[in-house]
Amino acid sequence: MDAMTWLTAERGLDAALLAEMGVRAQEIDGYGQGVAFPYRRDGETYAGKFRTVSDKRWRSTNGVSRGFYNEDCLEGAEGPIVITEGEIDCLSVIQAGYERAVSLPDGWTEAGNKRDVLVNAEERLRASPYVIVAGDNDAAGASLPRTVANVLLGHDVRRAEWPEGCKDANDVLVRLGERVLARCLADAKRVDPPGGFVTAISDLRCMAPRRVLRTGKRVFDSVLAFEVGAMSVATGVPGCGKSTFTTFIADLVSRHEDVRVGLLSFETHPYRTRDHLSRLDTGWGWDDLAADEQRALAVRLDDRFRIVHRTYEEGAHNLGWLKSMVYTLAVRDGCKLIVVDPWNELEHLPEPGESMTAYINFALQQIRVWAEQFDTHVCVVAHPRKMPTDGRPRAPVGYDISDSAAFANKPALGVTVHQDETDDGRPFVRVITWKVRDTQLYGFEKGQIKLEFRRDQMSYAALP
Ligand SMILES: Nc1ncnc2c1ncn2[C@@H]1O[C@H](COP(=O)(O)OP(=O)(O)OP(=O)(O)O)[C@@H](O)[C@H]1O
Repeated sequence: MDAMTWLTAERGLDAALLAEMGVRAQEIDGYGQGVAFPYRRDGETYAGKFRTVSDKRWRSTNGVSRGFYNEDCLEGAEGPIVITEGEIDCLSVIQAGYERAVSLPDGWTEAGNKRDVLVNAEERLRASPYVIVAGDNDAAGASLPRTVANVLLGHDVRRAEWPEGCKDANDVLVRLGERVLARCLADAKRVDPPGGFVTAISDLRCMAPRRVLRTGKRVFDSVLAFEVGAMSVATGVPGCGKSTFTTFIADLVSRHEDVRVGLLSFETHPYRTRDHLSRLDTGWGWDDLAADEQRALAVRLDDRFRIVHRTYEEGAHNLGWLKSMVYTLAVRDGCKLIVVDPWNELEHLPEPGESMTAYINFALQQIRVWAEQFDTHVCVVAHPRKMPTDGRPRAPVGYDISDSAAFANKPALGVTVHQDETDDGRPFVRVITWKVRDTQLYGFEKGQIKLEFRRDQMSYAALP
């Protein structure tokens, strides 16, 4: 079928609109007949996307990083902005009367790592009265409204819902027509209505499915699982290897789940963290690598890690600061796992008259809310009170963490790292999971594993 006929007859798009947007038929090298969607900036075409008619294959101009499709509509106009996941949906929305419609240049994925375009356009998006997210009716699309609302924190962000059986804006246009599509956009509901809202079950909002991050290694996955939107607590006596173990696990999770990790490691020199990640990646310490190997490794690690550096102002590293760091890591840099190590290094400032226990209850509850709101997991490493040693030091659990039982009550997952030895004096590491909030979802109960610490690589292997 002729490409333009396909767009008008099968996709229901108006020929005059297509002409105005410069959409045209084009022979695509080696792919046959297709359509070209020009990407314009200040009226000039600077890139293009091409789609074949027969087999739905997309190609794009090489070597140009594209902003939103139709980004010029963000300038100098009024009215709500609609964000879609594709050019054809964007054109459908324009046809339904919402002229300020844009499309993400490369769609959206569940991993949510294509947020740069949103971040770059933040100011222009905020200049609108409200933003409507008109994504796809699938698992990936379900996470887009939350991401947009987070990037535009405090702004009115709404989510369009499609009628039963329709998968995206163009589907609504084709099956039900412009008026129904316009109604869906007009009926879009606010993602974060002030104060909250009530639903029953059948009108539950479409949300991203609950995601649990795992290491991909059976032994660790039998006691560890990091739920996005939740908080975990790790503890252990001083020097037991809490930081070493959490960094090792964060590295595994990052690889297995293809997610980025944010580290607020206050007691660990960033070079030590880099050296540890080097050992885990290459088997060699950072200083053992040649300069070109170091550069290549750094590029690989950039994809998977962010490190927070504290500056030296007094009184600045309190809970409000932690929130801004969690926000930046999660929303700007897309970190799905954030490790705060250790809790005690933050500046904890209870209100006058507030006990430390009450303050910690409040603080942990806040961290849980941020994890949910910013769509990430926060792992808090906390020191226990001084442990009694009856012979060998006992492994602390949640209730042994200083100052509050909230460390035991509030996390979705609670673990202890403990150095122990066998009866004949051989050292091993015991990892004890003392809190599992959702045994069905995580797939295990409270329990423990025994590990061998491999000093050269700073890694761990299972022991029987
Ligand atoms: N199981 C182990 N056996 C021997 N050495 C270990 C083990 N685990 C970690 N180490 C080493 O012990 C040192 C302290 O480890 P790490 O900083 O991870 O402990 P920590 O519990 O986080 O310490 P702190 O309580 O001071 O925060 C590091 O040099 C690390 O390489």
